[in-house]
Amino acid sequence: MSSADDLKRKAAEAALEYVRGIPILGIGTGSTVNHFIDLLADFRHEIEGAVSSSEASTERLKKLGIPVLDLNAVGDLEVYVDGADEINPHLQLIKGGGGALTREKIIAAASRKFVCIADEGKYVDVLGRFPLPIEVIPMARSYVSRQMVKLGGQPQWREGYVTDNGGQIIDVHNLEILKPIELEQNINNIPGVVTVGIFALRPADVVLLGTPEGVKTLSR
Ligand SMILES: O=C(CO)[C@H](O)[C@H](O)COP(=O)(O)O
Repeated sequence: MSSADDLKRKAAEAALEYVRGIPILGIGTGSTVNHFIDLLADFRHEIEGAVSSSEASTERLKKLGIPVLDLNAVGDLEVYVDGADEINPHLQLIKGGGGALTREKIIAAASRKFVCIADEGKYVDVLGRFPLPIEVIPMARSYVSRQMVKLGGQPQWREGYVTDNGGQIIDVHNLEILKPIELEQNINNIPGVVTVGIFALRPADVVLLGTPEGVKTLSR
């Protein structure tokens, strides 16, 4: 039987064909992306650099000798490779389990193709089983939490965790996200919210799902 980590690695391997020959890559965050970064090491001579979504990925890229570039200096990207916490049949996602959702959303928006890599356990019919992460400005944490209760969720402060942007994270449990685009817009409009971890306005373009039978490709 394959472990979730084996399936993550399979998905990461399958993503390599989407990035070969592309000099500047967008790189996400998480254990699946860590496999992808490690696999990139063999092709580092082909890569001019990467725009990274977190300090953790930046460190890993640099260790392998892949230069990390500032998004401001490179313009739009050809391709962004990142993981997800949940994926629905429209390739809309929940992200932010690793806390890097804000930079991830920026890079996804600035990329022509978003290739999402994940193990099959992330695939769901309806988003919301995974607690929805929201990055907030620290002084707004309680206010935003109260708004989440009004929306039917149960917010939980990720206590002690500080994002790379100096923000805090609220994880909202028990939301059944039937209208992801609407909910993404509504939550993003609450004062104090930096980013909500729903990626529906800009979903993935391709999902590579690691399964014991091989990698399944889903595309829009
Ligand atoms: O959104 C993320 C980080 O903010 C990750 O992509 C997500 O949490 C999936 O992580 P993993 O690959 O470790 O399962």
